[in-house]
Amino acid sequence: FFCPKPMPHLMSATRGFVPAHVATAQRVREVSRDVSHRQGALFMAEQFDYDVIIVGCGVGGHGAALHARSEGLKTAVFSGRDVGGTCVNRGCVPSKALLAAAGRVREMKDAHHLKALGISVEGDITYDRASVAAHAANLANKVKGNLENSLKALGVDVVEAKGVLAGPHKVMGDGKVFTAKDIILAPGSLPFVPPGVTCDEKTVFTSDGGLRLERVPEYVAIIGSGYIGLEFSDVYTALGSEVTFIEAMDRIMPTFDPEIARVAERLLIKPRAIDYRTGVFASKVTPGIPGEKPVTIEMIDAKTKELVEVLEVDACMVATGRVPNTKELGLEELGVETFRGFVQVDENMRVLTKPETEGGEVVPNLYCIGDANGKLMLAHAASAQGVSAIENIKGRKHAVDHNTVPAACFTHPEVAFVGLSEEQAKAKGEKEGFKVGKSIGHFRANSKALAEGEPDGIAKVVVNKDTGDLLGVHIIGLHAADLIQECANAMAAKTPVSELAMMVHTHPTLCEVLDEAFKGAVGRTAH
Ligand SMILES: Cc1cc2nc3c(=O)[nH]c(=O)nc-3n(C[C@H](O)[C@H](O)[C@H](O)COP(=O)(O)OP(=O)(O)OC[C@H]3O[C@@H](n4cnc5c(N)ncnc54)[C@H](O)[C@@H]3O)c2cc1C
Ligand SMILES: NC(=O)c1ccc[n+]([C@@H]2O[C@H](COP(=O)([O-])OP(=O)(O)OC[C@H]3O[C@@H](n4cnc5c(N)ncnc54)[C@H](O)[C@@H]3O)[C@@H](O)[C@H]2O)c1
Repeated sequence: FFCPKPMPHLMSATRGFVPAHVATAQRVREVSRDVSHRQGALFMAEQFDYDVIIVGCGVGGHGAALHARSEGLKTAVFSGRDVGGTCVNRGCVPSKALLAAAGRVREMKDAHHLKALGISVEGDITYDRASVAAHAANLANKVKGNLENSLKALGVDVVEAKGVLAGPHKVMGDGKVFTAKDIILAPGSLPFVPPGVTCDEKTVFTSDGGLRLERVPEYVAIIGSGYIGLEFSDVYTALGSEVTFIEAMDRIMPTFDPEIARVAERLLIKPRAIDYRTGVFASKVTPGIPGEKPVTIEMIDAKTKELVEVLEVDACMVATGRVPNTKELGLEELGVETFRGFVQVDENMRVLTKPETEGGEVVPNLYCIGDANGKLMLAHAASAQGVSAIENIKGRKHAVDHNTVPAACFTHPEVAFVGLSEEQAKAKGEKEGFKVGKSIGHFRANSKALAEGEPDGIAKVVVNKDTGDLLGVHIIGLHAADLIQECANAMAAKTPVSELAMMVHTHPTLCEVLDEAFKGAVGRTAH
């Protein structure tokens, strides 16, 4: 995330400190805007302590704060003493640090792969668990520090307290009431622990406990085969654990495109010390005592609810999704009802009194971004929504197109996608009367992948055959998370596949896997 160097500041009579380059850009934009609207906004802003108050300083709140300052808005953030939130402290950042270390261990232990490249490693490959854990913790602290510095450098006031809504335009914290013309809620989410599961965060833990890597259990059960479960299975098996997945749905990786999930099973599950149960709930999980008493997991059939198996393991990770952290926000003060805890918003991130389908109405000057609104629980979506909320506050109507936001799972190899799965596209095609086509590019036919000795994987492009529009792209293979960006940009820019097939891709790169898929989608063959 962006961490600017301290910059010279300009003083603005009504809005506090504004960085020089930002002030210039702002003047240009303001001249082109409706003057009467601007004068109205200035008049309003002067009545409040701030133009905007943001409650929660995860990546969503931080993204909103940075954009607010670049727009010259006087901004305060309530951080609850947790700058960086889930992503930086308990999510994306430490998990990717563990994945990076574990990935190296896996690679260096793979004598067969190394030999193919002409490399041999003498002796055992070892790692120091505490040092791997420290790498993750140190990285999280460093990124958190970067975020804190960026807020300071841009002149955002950080209130360390938790913020609670105290009425329209009012947030209470530290026993004081702060006022702002607009308020953005960004309180994020917490791990979901299903009923019957007891977490001691030592032998039975969520990702919060797992990321501390206090031990590497010999045998670990992971409940849920979504993003968190998969990424942790990658870490644990690389570090020597055996894993059993317990998945409620009737197939492993149910949230991924089925064809990609099948390839993933071949690449990420079968060759590793992993087995799984599907169609079962973990109905009762009882913590153990390391080295003395195992963790017990009772599983019931997802349909009949009959007990089917009791598993004894050294540790159990609960990776069954996340719930919004919205209980103590004071939403009732503004007459806001949540849906399963999620704050309902319209496409402009404006808070609704209840779901739109039940006649929810916009609450003036109140926005909610990130995991707490449940639109898309990803870090970059949270921060994009923060930017979007500020655009709307500035009077420039904006909506994030969530259909073109990419997602990635950082296993080895990675899985990434954007847009609709093939199944979803077909269902849409049937409903709306268009034909769906697909085309696949292969890593095994790619020079760069072969040079790396990593020829496994595919990129699948799903298109509307009638219009040539890209409906979705799904990739499993080396650096899939980077490769997906080209496709997300193409979808956002509405570039038809006929044009993508004519674009020139660097040789030799992994991008040529996409080139092959784009060309295939219009009936051509790649070189
Ligand atoms: C293990 C794991 C790995 C992940 N990996 C990825 C990944 O690789 N890529 C990706 O895109 N996403 C990933 N995610 C998801 C990502 O972390 C979230 O989507 C993202 O953090 C959401 O950002 P947010 O700002 O909405 O909420 P959060 O990051 O949860 O931040 C909300 C903040 O608000 C604070 N807060 C709550 N209430 C108040 C209050 N009343 N006053 C003040 N502060 C308050 C919270 O303490 C927190 O600091 C991962 C999540 C987990 C758990
Ligand atoms: N790389 C990334 O972008 C990344 C990484 C980690 C987390 N995240 C975000 O964090 C969120 C949470 O991740 P997650 O993996 O916990 O959730 P998820 O929704 O991705 O997967 C949860 C899985 O658990 C299963 N499940 C739920 N209850 C169950 C039960 N009682 N017994 C057995 N199985 C059960 C579900 O069927 C599902 O497959 C995700 O929404 C994701 O957006 C993203």
